[in-house]
Amino acid sequence: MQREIIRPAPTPQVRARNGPSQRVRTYDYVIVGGGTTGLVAANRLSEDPHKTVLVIENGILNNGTLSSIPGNSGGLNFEAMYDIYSAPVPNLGNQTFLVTVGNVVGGGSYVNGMQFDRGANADYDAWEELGNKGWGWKGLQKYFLKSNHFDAPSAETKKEFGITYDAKAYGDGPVKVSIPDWQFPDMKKIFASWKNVDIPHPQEGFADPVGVYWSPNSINKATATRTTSRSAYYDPIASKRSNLKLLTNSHVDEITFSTSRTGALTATGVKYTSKDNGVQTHVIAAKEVILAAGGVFTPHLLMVSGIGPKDVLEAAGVAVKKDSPAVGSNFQDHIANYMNFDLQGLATNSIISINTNATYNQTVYDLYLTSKTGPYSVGRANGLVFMALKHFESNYKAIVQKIRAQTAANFLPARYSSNENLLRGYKKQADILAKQFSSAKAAVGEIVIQPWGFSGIANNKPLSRGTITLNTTHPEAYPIVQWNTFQNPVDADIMVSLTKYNRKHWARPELASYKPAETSPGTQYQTDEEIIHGGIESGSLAPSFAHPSGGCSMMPEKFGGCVGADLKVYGVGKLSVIDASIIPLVPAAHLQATMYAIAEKASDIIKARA
Ligand SMILES: Cc1cc2nc3c(=O)[nH]c(=O)nc-3n(C[C@H](O)[C@H](O)[C@H](O)COP(=O)(O)OP(=O)(O)OC[C@H]3O[C@@H](n4cnc5c(N)ncnc54)[C@H](O)[C@@H]3O)c2cc1C
Repeated sequence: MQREIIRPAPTPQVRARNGPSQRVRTYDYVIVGGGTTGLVAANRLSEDPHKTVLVIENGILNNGTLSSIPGNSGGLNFEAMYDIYSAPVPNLGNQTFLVTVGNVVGGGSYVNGMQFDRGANADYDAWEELGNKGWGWKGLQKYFLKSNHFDAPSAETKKEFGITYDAKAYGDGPVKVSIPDWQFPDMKKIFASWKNVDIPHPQEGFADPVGVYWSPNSINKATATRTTSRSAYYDPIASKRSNLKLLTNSHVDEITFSTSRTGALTATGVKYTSKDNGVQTHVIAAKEVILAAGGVFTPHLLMVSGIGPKDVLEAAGVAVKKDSPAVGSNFQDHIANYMNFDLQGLATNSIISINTNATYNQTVYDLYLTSKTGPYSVGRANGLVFMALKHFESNYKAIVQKIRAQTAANFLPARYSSNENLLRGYKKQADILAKQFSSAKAAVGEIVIQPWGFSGIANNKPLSRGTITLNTTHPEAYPIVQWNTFQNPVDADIMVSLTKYNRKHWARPELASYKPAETSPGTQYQTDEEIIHGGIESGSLAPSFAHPSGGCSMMPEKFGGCVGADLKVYGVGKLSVIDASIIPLVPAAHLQATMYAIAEKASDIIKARA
């Protein structure tokens, strides 16, 4: 009989187990998810050639121009995203919404809108205040600097558009960001309409993020293409490090555990299924399993693996390995109102021309291909407004009082009433938010400045909290994402204030020549109730700004936390989380710059314990 030959192990740690036909591979680190944070950790942990790293990513290596060409970033790249929809949102007319998550190597960084900004120092200091030592602005700043690098626009563009910046606010890292040399002509007037508005005008938003400022996109100036976690952290090292392996088109089905005689739970590895051949494989993590599956799928993976709220797991028939009410709780996102104004007299070089004039569209596309300039070389916005509550709501004290007078549990998912840790943690968050709402040090509302009448605004500091739970009949299927938008009425109050403020802004004399006419939600909606109702009717209101976070929050257990400041899942050995689920209180910022910094810091923490 011919004996099966076992091929030489690719690394010293790959070894045969359970007989020659069922080899179980062992890596030092198994990273679940090759998205934004996963690829940062993959790079940093494989810097040591003696450590082996496996990344398992559900999506593929996609090389399409829909992502790489900046001008395409205005729409959604569906082929690189999950097709997951939320549960009906009660206060948004029971509508369901697309849950926007990247399903591709690079994750969110590959499909996002390329805004590159950060929260105020106070936003990160709040994380420290919530019990996470070292996660305040002071502890994070060096990781922002480690991850990014800024390229300025040309002197000519700077002068023509009145662009200000301070390159020193950025670092010398692999994530190349820039304000492109080419700008839509209307950006000049629309940005300038903020000149006389009584809010801060920092020279550089990455240094002082409250106010109105020019802001870069994740575009590599040298190539005029999108920067992703893949282009920044993976492609440059992929062929050079034999100790790093990326598996694509492979879904991690569950985390595997060992249980000691005393009942202590330790992650041993994961089981994943290749979508190429449907075969399930078990890999072992000698040092750690690191979850980087993002703000929606990390809580899901924990739950299908037996770690989550007991009632949720039992309802879905999943054996409970650890009752952890924190998993899928404290779920947050920014709430959006995608307002729109019809404008007259836009420049010939406008987004409207691209959308409506095929000949023009082809001409500027060819221009990009031949000389990397023109409308396709830029994203959709290089101007941001992040305002403190007092900047857009003169009666802000009444809102603060309303928060302070609330019985928190009345405006939260039912699980908070039966879990004093969750409630304690939430009250601490609400207290921090009330303080932020009283000061000018942290933003509450956002307006994205775009060179046309599409005017997205966001309530960046929601008090409502959502949940991620399991599909009870098919727990392995997509999780049930419930944002619970506006469960806390303060969130709707803030959205109404911001909507009115934005309307007033578009009525400013500086913009009069455009004759702005609101089409979404529409001027027929005037009272507070009508504004919310109109947002639902017109479809302008959305529960998400594509920033799902918090479902496995970093906080002490007594605050309903899921991981500690060391990023280890409570009560489980060798299991860490490094993605957007750990954010305990969502900052007023688009999240990618923060995620890069978190992942850099996480990598140092994980390296240090090795
Ligand atoms: C449409 C969109 C627009 C956005 N716009 C902006 C913007 O303009 N600016 C900004 O700063 N931020 C933006 N964001 C947010 C930002 O991109 C995300 O916050 C960030 O990418 C989150 O990083 P992450 O590592 O937590 O998760 P992700 O980057 O989502 O990575 C998670 C990865 O895990 C994989 N995965 C999940 N489950 C499994 C599994 N079971 N097995 C294997 N792999 C799995 C996923 O496929 C994914 O690649 C946007 C996001 C989206 C989706």
